[in-house]
Amino acid sequence: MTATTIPNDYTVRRIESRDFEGAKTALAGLTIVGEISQKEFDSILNYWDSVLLPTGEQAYNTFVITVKDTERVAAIGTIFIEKKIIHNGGLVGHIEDIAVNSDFRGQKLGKILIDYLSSVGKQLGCYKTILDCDVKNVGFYEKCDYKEAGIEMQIRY
Ligand SMILES: CC(=O)SCCNC(=O)CCNC(=O)[C@H](O)C(C)(C)COP(=O)(O)OP(=O)(O)OC[C@H]1O[C@@H](n2cnc3c(N)ncnc32)[C@H](O)[C@@H]1OP(=O)(O)O
Repeated sequence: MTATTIPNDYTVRRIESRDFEGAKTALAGLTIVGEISQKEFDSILNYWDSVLLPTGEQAYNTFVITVKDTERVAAIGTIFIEKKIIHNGGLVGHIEDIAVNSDFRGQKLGKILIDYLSSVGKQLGCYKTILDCDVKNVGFYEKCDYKEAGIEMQIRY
C-alpha cells in the first residue's frame, strides 16, 4: 500500500466530544444524520470506547481529520473490528461511514483517511478489511488499493 502523507496543516485523531457539529456536517454529505443531541453523541462515543476486543483493543475506531488551526472536521471515517470464529478466531476490519466535508474534497484527504484506517486494521491484526460502497465510488476505493469482491445484499427495515 502506498500511503499518502497527511499535509502539515491537518491532524488525524480519534473522534472526541468537541467534534459533534463537525462530524454531523461531514456525515450529512454521506446520508441523513437525523436529529441527534450532543448528549446522544457523547453517549455513542462512550459506548464505542467501551467495546473491547479480547486483546483489550477498542473494536470501534472512528477518526477525524481536522484542520490544525481551527479544529474544523474535514473528514470522518470508522473501522470496526469484528472477532470471528473462522480463520482461527481471526479479526476482520469493516470500514464504515466515510465522509469528506464538501469544502475539503479533492485534496486527497479521503485517500489519506482510508490509508490510515486500513493501517489501523493491519496493526490490530485483521486478516482483511472490507467495505460496501456505491458504484460511483468504486474508482475512489480502487485508488486506495481496494478491489471488488462479491456484491452487497441487504434487507431494510
Ligand atoms: C464505506 C463508505 O462509507 S462509502 C461512502 C463514501 N462517502 C461518500 O460517498 C460521501 C460523499 N463523498 C465524499 O465524502 C468524498 O467525495 C470521497 C470520500 C468519496 C472522496 O474523498 P476526496 O477527499 O474527495 O477524494 P481524494 O481527493 O482523496 O481522491 C483520491 C483519488 O481518488 C479519486 N476519486 C475521488 N472520488 C472519486 C470517485 N467518486 N470516483 C473515482 N475516483 C475518485 C481522485 O480523483 C483521486 O485520484 P488521484 O489520486 O489520481 O488524483
